[in-house]
Amino acid sequence: ASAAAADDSVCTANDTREECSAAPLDNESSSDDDEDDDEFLATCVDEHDDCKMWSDSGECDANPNYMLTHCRRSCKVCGIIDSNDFGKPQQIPRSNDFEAVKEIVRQSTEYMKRINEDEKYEAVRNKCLNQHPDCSLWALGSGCDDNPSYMKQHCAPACQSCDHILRLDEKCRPGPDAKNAIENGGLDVLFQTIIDGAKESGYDPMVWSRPTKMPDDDGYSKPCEEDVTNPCNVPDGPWVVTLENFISEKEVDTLKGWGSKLGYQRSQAGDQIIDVRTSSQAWCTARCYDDPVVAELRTRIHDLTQIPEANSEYLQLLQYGEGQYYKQHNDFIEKHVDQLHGPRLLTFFIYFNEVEEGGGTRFPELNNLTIQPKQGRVLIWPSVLDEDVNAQDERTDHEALAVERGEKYAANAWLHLRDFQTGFNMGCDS
Ligand SMILES: O=C(O)CCC(=O)C(=O)O
Ligand SMILES: [Fe+2]
Repeated sequence: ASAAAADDSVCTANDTREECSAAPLDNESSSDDDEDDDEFLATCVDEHDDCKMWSDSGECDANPNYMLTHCRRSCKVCGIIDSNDFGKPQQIPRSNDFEAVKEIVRQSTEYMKRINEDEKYEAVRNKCLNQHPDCSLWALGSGCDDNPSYMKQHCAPACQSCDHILRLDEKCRPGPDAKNAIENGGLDVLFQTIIDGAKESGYDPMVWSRPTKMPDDDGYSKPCEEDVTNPCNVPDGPWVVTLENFISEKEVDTLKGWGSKLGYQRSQAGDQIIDVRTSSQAWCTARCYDDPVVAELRTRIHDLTQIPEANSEYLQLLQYGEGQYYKQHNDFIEKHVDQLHGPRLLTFFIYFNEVEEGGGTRFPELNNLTIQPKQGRVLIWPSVLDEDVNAQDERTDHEALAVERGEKYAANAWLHLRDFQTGFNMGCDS
């Protein structure tokens, strides 16, 4: 260990993740610890020249699987890393807890061996994982019972709680009495209800695309000659409807205020930050959700659609700066079909402002129909088919075109086939 003392690419045996940076070695460590020290020192290095730069840009937290293994010094994880096949590599810090954490990892390994041999756990194998590098450390003492809702779900090997995940998985599937907002064949009626209600409330509905089997003699169809850039007839298209003046300036200000208070974060597509989506977002949960202004908006969406309020996801507040976009995608997520809340039936998309240039929502499969942002405008389209409300309607793929000049603020309300909130509150994935 003394040869490494002059090398500032290692940390001392007693460094915590925060402290470990070129600290001097502890020369007084007892000979009992020598073996562990060697193991420790050998692991506490950067294996790549860019480790420091990545660490400075937050990659230790964003990408722990790679970083905590290959950039341990920069991530200041100065302990032994235990890699295994039940989730993220586990950090064993060089602190008084060293032996105790090691013991938890050892017990988890034995436990997971039994779990992996038992068919009963087949459905939850991809969930019964340590989802954080500190699971084993946190599980010390009564950690799993102190914070059971997180620990038993996200640190199941360390807490030996795969049974908990199994029960949760069962509760997170719809039972025989699960109530659907609509049944197969009900989508056309739903849109008719929305359009009629919107007319009555003065939201000036406009139908940009509709199934040919539905009569277009109601006066809401976009006349062909009015806007040559958009199609007047998408042959047998899905429903695409806009409303005007659905939310007021005051509501826009309140929601934008919540967005900045909560902090817009770089959006993800699926669960990854990738270049298909470069905008930022904030979820309107908790105090934002309970804000009376937001509550009134929720009620208004419910009154118009007749879909229960609980079927809605929390509002997702969006912010696009110049050059930001969201490439072609569909809002339908296949794994939702088997979940308590079922698939997203429709997207209720609310624009907060007009954009100086660019920023439209385009439907490539519908002759490039493009709706421009405007304050208070709402764009509604289904993610599923009328004949099968559990199947994706691929025609409603869409993209948010890059904002060319100005900024774009908007919000997604995704309305599901069944109750969204019960599962969300139970900790079911969504
Ligand atoms: O910003 C838009 O126009 C559409 C955004 C979108 O498709 C989404 O957030 O899923
Ligand atoms: Fe979308």
